[in-house]
Amino acid sequence: MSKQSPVIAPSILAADFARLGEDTAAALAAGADWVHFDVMDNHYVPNLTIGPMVLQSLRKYGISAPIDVHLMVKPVDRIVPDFAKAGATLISFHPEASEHVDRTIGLIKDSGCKAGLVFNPATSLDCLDYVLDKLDLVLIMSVNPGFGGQKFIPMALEKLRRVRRMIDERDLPVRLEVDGGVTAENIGAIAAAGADTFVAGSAIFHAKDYRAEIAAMHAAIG
Ligand SMILES: O=C(CO)[C@H](O)[C@H](O)COP(=O)(O)O
Repeated sequence: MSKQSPVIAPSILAADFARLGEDTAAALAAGADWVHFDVMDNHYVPNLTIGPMVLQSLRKYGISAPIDVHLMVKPVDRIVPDFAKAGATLISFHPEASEHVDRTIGLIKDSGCKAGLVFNPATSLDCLDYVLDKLDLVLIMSVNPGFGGQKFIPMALEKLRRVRRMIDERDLPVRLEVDGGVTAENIGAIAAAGADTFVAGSAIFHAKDYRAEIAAMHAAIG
């Protein structure tokens, strides 16, 4: 399956948490497609963020767009049902944070969500060979996870190309997402490397004009 239509997913890690509903709605009204929801546990990564209660509050506030949950937590399995109940659309996790990757994918799908697998800059893609056909999304981290506002690591481009080839060779309807340091300036090269789903936190939420920033990203993707 060739590349799917581009999706821009603002990471609410960079939003104003004191007015999260309003800020999230503003990004969606400005042309964003999904909401990227970063969950950090101060164990798998050295930072602490938000959980299922906050996701549920966004749904109650009226956010109906897909919510793309990125679990940077260990262990993974026991928190999956809580995010599904709270209204997650897609749940992604890191293979090294799960005892049994295939079982966790099954758990996410049985809970009614789509499943994604996330690879850090220095994590091998080996396990992808065995589970790619069960996934809805592969997320390539272009920064080390834990903090927003970091610089894009260029070696992520080669990883994106490799995963794009795997998806295309198997003709699978799997999205290829990238996360970390994505801007209107580098998104064209990232799209050319094969990504179709783009997480951007600081570039969108720190921009004066969300709509202009998202439009510039779409223009650069082409
Ligand atoms: O998962 C993340 C960090 O672990 C963030 O989603 C990512 O860094 C996006 O933020 P920015 O666009 O500011 O780099």
